[in-house]
This record gives sequence, structure tokens and C-alpha cells, in this order.
Amino acid sequence: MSVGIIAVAATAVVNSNTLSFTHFRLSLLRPRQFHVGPSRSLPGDLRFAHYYAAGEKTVSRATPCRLRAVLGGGGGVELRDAGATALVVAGAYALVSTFDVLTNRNLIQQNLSRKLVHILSGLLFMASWPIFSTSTGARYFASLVPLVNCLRLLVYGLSLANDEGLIKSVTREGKPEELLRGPLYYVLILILSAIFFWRDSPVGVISVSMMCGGDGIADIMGRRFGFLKLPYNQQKSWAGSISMFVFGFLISLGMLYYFSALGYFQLEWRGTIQRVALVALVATLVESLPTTGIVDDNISVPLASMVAAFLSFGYY
Ligand SMILES: C/C(=C\COP(=O)(O)O)CCC[C@H](C)CCC[C@H](C)CCCC(C)C
Ligand SMILES: Nc1ccn([C@@H]2O[C@H](COP(=O)(O)OP(=O)(O)O)[C@@H](O)[C@H]2O)c(=O)n1
Repeated sequence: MSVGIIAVAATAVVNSNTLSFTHFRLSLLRPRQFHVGPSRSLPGDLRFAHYYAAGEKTVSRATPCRLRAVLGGGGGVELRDAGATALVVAGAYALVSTFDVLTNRNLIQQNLSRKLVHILSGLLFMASWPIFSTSTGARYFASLVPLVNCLRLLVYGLSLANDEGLIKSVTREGKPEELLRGPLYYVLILILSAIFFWRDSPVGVISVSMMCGGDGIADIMGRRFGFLKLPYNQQKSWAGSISMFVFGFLISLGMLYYFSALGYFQLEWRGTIQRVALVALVATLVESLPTTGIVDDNISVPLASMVAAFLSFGYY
């Protein structure tokens, strides 16, 4: 296995005149590379990894067995991903329990607790994605985290069991059936984002950021400062919508920078800022519509963000 890595590294360094060794090393750690801007030819030696070079519209697929051979696959990868899954599941339980304690001790209001869990859960879940391996199955292990919470919400939402702490931390009125709406849609979107977009596509990163950071902040700021209501929706306010746009935009950029700095994709930032602003505007407009009774924000906001990001970034 080590011979394989040395051979690939040596060949890539020899053939590559556009990639530094660091870039090559990072390339080994990330199975798929995006970059937006002047497309660059990648050395053939990196053909074994997922590459998508905008402009070239070339996508090469990894052969998992070869990728695993190079990166030291086998049981070690699954063990790492299983450990990462257990760690993040424990983190989710700890987060909800923490806000349960804060709510029980009347240190924060139940509504604020719910919104902070809304903001932090998805963003921290997304931030945990780099601890999973570079195997093609890592995203499925990661999606087990929201899946476990989905099952938890179903069990307690259907009153098959009782978890006062969970209900108090994530519902408006403390009714178990509330778990089957906003919170359930929320974790379903996280499952979808992890499986279909994962950490190497700006689409999922922006969509989760807008659902968690943007929509979450809109509630907090709108309830507090929302005196001036929107002309077309008396339930929503300018303060809430402007907050959603600004914070959703900034959090999306921050998360894009996080994954870009870790080497999962490269972005041409001038164009990216414009594209993220457009997606944030679309998501904010959708959230402001008087459709809460028809479709939950935890569905409409991320789906609108996915469509807008897909069209503006051209990623899949
Ligand atoms: C309160 C939540 C949704 C309600 O939305 P809304 O009705 O106010 O619009 C979020 C529910 C979160 C869920 C119970 C737990 C999700 C955990 C997540 C998948 C993993 C977090 C891991 C991290 C390390 C803390
Ligand atoms: N754009 C927005 C969004 C929410 N809000 C305020 O936040 C409250 C909850 O918003 P929401 O119904 O969208 O809450 P969630 O569905 O996101 O939990 C609203 O009743 C408003 O008081 C606002 O003023 N402006």
C-alpha cells in the first residue's frame, strides 16, 4: 500500500506542473475537486479521484477499490467513519441536553432555546463532515446522524416514548406532535444534503447554512425587532427578513471558506460572493412568503436554496 502511495505521488509530482505537492496531498484527501474559474488540466495521475473542473465539464469517477488501495482503505476506513458517526451522534444528544438544562433552569426561554438548537445543530453537523474519511461511503455514515435523530423525533413525536428534554428544547408549545413537523423536516434536509451534496459541493453547504443560520436568525431578530411588517405578509417583518439575508449570506460564505480552506473545493471568490448573495436573496424571499401554513420553512428555504445554488454555481 505504501508503495502504491509513493508511486502515485511520485508520478503526479513528475507529471504535474500546475499542482504543488501540498495540493497533490490535499487532492489525495479529497475525492472530488471543484474549481470555478479558468479550468486547469489535471495530471492524469489524479484521474483516480473525483474531479469536476468547471469549464471542462469533465468528471472522472473514482474506482473505490483503487482509491482505497492508495489511501489505506479496508476495515480502517469503516472503523474511522463508525467512530466519527458515534462521536457526532453523542454531540447531537449533548447539544439538545444542554439546552434542556438551560431551559429547565429558566436561563433561556423555550423559543430561544429552540432557535439556537435550530441554528447550531445543522451548522455543527456540517462542520463535522471533515472528520469522516475520504471513502465514498463516508457520506452515508455521516447521514446516519440525522437519521438517528429522525427516528428519535418519530418515536417521541408519535408518543411511543417520552423525552421531556427533547420536546422542551425543540418545540414551540411543548407538544410531542410538534416534533413531526419543523424538526423532522429539518433532519430530513440534513440527510438529503449529506447524501446528495456532501462536503465537496457548494450547493449543500449553502442550503444548510440558509436553513440553519438564515432562517434561525430571522426568527430571533424578527420576534425582537420585527415592528415593521412586510406589506405582503403581516406575520413576517423587515427586520427578520433583512437579518435572514445578511446572516444567511455571511454564514454561507463562512462555511464555503471552511470547506475551501480544507481543500474540498476551490472557488473564485468574486463570483462566489455574487452567487451566494443571489441564493441568500432567493431564500429570504421564499421564507418571507405567507406560505407557512402550506409548506414549512425547513422545506421551502433549503429547497429554494438548492435550486438557486445549482443554477448559479452549475454544480451537481
Ligand atoms: C429545533 C430544530 C428544528 C425546528 O425548526 P423550526 O420549527 O424552529 O423551524 C432542530 C432539531 C434538531 C434535532 C432535534 C437534532 C439534530 C442533530 C443534528 C442532526 C446533528 C448535530 C450534531 C452536532 C455535533 C451538534
Ligand atoms: N422573516 C421573518 C421571519 C420570522 N419572523 C418572526 O419570527 C416568528 C417565527 O417565524 P417563523 O414562523 O418563520 O418560525 P419558524 O417556522 O422558522 O420556526 C414570526 O412569527 C415573526 O414574529 C419575522 O418577523 N420575520
